[in-house]
Amino acid sequence: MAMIEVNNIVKEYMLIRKETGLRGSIKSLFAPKKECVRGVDGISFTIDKGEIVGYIGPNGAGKSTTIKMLTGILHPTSGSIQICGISPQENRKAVVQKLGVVFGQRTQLYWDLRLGESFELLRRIYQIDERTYQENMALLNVVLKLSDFIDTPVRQLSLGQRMRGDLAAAMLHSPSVLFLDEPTIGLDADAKHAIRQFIMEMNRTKALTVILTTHDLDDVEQLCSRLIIVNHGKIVEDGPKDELIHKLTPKRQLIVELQHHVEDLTHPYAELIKQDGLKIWYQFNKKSITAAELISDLSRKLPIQDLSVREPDIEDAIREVYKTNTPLKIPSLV
Ligand SMILES: Nc1ncnc2c1ncn2[C@@H]1O[C@H](COP(=O)(O)OP(=O)(O)OP(=O)(O)O)[C@@H](O)[C@H]1O
Repeated sequence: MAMIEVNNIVKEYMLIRKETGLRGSIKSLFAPKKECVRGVDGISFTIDKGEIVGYIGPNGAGKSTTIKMLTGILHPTSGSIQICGISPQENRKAVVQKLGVVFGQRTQLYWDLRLGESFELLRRIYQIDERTYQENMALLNVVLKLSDFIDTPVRQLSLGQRMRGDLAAAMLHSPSVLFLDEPTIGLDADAKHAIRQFIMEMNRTKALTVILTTHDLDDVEQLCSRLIIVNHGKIVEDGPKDELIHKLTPKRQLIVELQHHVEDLTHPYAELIKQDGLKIWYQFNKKSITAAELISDLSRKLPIQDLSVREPDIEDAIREVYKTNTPLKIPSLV
């Protein structure tokens, strides 16, 4: 069942380009030169119930603009969006009931209230009935261990505690879809682990649909089964994470440590990419030769002391995407 349907959305921002110098400033004042920038440039996707999708891309790719349109904060210049069959542009109030949103850099809690009082206030804002509220609080308390700091004023919470509070706040009204924008930014390893465990638990027990934007590739690795990669306002890849890694980075590395120096280190199917003393890095395409064949060939000609094979990871795949996707648009002057 499709929870989110996005059809060819575009968001154009109008910028005023200031000219340099006093003359330029005066000219800009009377005849401003406007520039149209496409933050999002024709994006379409469908996300089913229970999916955890990583929406990733470099700075300025259009991630926040997309999320703001999905949550109804921004209106697309063109295109359409449906969340649980409702358009955030036509009926924001109804959509907000279906959504939980967490921004790692901002909080929706109230600085001057205790954490528990913040939740009470949100209960009233979202008009959550007493039974649902109590049930959700009980579950969230167990998973996020809120009772340790439920009576602490929000401004005195550590970042990790505040993030746990924010996640609980986003889940109080039982949303079907959760948007997470950099949910683990600035957190230590334990706090990151707790947040990721929580997301997985909510996804498993409530079939929660999650869209995650993050620059933390460990978040992506541990949480997401599907990736949508954007660059310059367009989708450049969309598919299962493992398939994408496989497709984008068919190359593996073989790292070999020799017992002593040897002149000829070449192999017809392996590229020597780095050497540090007796340690050598080969790169090879798994379609051309298997690791077993390469190891067997090299051990016949080289005095190998130790070796390891390094599989490409998500970071390699994403680096590959960013490398091959040069800017696509030239801003138009209006
Ligand atoms: N309010 C705005 N006015 C003008 N241009 C904007 C505005 N917000 C975003 N943009 C432009 O739209 C493009 C997409 O920005 P967006 O913030 O969506 O990227 P992002 O992928 O979220 O980046 P980051 O990872 O840095 O948060 C950028 O070129 C940005 O400069």
